[in-house]
Amino acid sequence: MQDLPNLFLIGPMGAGKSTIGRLLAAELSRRFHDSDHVIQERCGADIPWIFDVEGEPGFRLREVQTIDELTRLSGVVLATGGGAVLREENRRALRERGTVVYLFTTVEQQLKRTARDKNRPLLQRVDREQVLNEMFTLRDPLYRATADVIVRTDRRSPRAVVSDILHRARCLNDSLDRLDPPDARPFGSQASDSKVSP
Ligand SMILES: Nc1ncnc2c1ncn2[C@@H]1O[C@H](COP(=O)(O)OP(=O)(O)O)[C@@H](O)[C@H]1O
Ligand SMILES: O=C(O)C1=C[C@@H](OP(=O)(O)O)[C@@H](O)[C@H](O)C1
Ligand SMILES: [Mg+2]
Repeated sequence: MQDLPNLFLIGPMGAGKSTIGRLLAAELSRRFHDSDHVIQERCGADIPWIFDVEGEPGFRLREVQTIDELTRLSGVVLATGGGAVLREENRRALRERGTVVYLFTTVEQQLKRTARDKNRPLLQRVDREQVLNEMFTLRDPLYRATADVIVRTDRRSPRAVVSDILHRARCLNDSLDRLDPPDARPFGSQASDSKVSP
């Protein structure tokens, strides 16, 4: 069977990975997966429960297994969780098996978009702004090292972000337009050292 290109979304909490991933998949007539949703379905429990009972290490182990499995599919749009890039095996799987889009946003926007959220255990604290700033310092270099393209999502509607991703991704590899041609190169088949900076 012909491999179809994959599109993987990375970035911090509230960047819009889950929202934009679903829209993007519909636009491309691709299947959509969200690693957090798959983890919850498999476990039969929500993310706060997993963090409570198994701690963050337990969640990260489930995340590695899930991302390994989902990145082996073809022709999918995958939204990852914000901490997926913390593990080298996730970064490698994402880089090697698809085109990776870093959805960038500011801490200010993250605070607004996650303000009333109860499903992100790492943000259930009073010093959320400090936590998000520390995460940015640690994770932004990892997102950049993993991504093929970086797309801003602050001050733009999800629809505008989807258009931008499609435009930028097509500049990297035009196989996105041809869903099942006999000679299609996997969308993310460029070497990892060809990842571009913003
Ligand atoms: N471009 C955007 N502009 C405004 N709000 C957005 C945008 N993208 C996502 N949101 C909102 O932000 C919240 C978090 O989005 P979500 O897709 O869950 O982010 P992530 O999966 O990256 O953590 C949701 O309420 C969503 O509707
Ligand atoms: O940044 C993180 O470490 C996390 C992000 C969450 O996903 P979203 O980025 O979709 O909110 C979820 O995986 C979990 O709460 C941990
Ligand atoms: Mg999400």
